[in-house]
Amino acid sequence: MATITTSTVNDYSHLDPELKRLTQLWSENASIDKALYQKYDVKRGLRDANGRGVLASLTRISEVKGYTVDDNDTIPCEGVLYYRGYDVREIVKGVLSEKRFGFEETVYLLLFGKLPTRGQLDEFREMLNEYRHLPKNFVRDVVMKVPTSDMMNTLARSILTLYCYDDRANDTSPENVLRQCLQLTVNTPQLAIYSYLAYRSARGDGLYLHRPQPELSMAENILYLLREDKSFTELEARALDAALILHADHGSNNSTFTNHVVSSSGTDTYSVIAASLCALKGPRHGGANIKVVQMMDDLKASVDDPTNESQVREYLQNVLDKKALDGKGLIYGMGHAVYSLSDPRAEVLRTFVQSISKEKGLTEEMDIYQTVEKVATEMISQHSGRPTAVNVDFYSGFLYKMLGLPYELYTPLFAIARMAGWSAHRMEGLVESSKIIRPACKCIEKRRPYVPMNER
Ligand SMILES: CC(=O)SCCNC(=O)CCNC(=O)[C@H](O)C(C)(C)COP(=O)(O)OP(=O)(O)OC[C@H]1O[C@@H](n2cnc3c(N)ncnc32)[C@H](O)[C@@H]1OP(=O)(O)O
Ligand SMILES: O=C([O-])CC(=O)C(=O)O
Repeated sequence: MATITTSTVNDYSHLDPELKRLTQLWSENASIDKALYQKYDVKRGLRDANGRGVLASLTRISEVKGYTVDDNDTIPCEGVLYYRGYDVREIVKGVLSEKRFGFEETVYLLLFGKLPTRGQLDEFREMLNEYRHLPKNFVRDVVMKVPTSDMMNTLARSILTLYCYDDRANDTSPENVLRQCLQLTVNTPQLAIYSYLAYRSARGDGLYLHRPQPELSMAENILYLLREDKSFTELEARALDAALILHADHGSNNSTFTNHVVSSSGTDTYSVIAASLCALKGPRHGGANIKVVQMMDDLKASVDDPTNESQVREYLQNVLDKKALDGKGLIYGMGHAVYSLSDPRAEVLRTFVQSISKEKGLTEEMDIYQTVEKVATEMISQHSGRPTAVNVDFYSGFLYKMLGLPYELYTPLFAIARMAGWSAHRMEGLVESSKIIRPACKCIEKRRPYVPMNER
């Protein structure tokens, strides 16, 4: 099987000096005086001066609450997330107490705005099962080709290619878009997991591909497809189901806003979803879940005692000073554009990892996470002058690690869940994005007369 190795990638190193020179030229003409942002009242990152998001749309799908506003002052509060008006913690609690799997119900709720009755849910699951099919030879011809360690890119490629197999790919009528969204939602687990198994096999591990089972929930099918012996425990499947519910939607987050921007141009569903995937993989968004686990491994490798608070503080200071980890100055899994005192999803995930870590004998690892949480919260809050808390990505990777899931699939798991939200927003955008999204930008370059070549 083809893998990317340096010998198959063209060598352009002879162009490096020229590339360096052009990069230097670019940097001489790239800077913008920071003071101008204030002068022109630019909403950087589409935020106002308080850091609050600019109001750019209305939605009925989900609400993210991280502060209240009093006389234009931002007052931090405990975070709450509502799907169609229902507190997500209540949804997780409800399905757990009724010993059901809740992700499919969440997809239904986000898309159609109502909690399904048992009959409606059964019919919906049957419909999803019918749609759970990839085109003939798609796995062989697309998914398994050129396997790489980045499943998000492979997933985006697969989804873009599915366009070619759809006779009504460009039809943006609600009924057709709904069909496309349901097909993509139910097939994303296979696309992601088969890509991972192809990558593993290219590294020398044996290849196996199981078929999803109609009687299993989305969470159970993910574990079934991934494990060579197809086995999983009830606790593992329920924890994964809860994680899928918690990741299903989140207001006007970066990848969902991308969804709206791309949708508003009138393009097809495959292009919209691929664009959202590309946004989600970024380390400041969904890609942070891999980064957290890498940060924890780096911490353990860098200090003598990772449970010792002062050693953890020293390491995290090095991260903030860009001297450790990836040199970006970010402590991953910390902070949020909306939440202040807490991210409700991280609260639920913390409870899960606490009990699973006890069961798996990993309480010391849990202690390290909690020490990092405590110290990083203090450090970032002090720096920003605002309360900061762990976000959804802080504990999700630890949960997946305890479930034995490979880190290459952490962000794809986020994407599998977020397909629900992207689908609901894609549908909502069909009516709401009748106006093409096109913010303004002020050009600060001076106007100049064109100079003929022989006069430069
Ligand atoms: C699913 C999700 O997308 S959840 C987010 C996942 N991403 C991460 O975990 C990556 C780490 N976190 C971050 O990069 C940020 O906190 C974000 C992108 C999530 C939010 O960014 P913002 O809304 O700009 O945060 P905010 O305005 O509160 O930041 C204020 C200051 O604190 C800093 N800060 C915020 N979070 C962090 C962090 N995790 N590490 C270091 N510094 C941070 C900011 O850089 C900023 O500093 P500055 O004023 O010197 O520029
Ligand atoms: O809302 C955000 O900015 C990011 C986030 O937590 C998510 O997409 O789940």
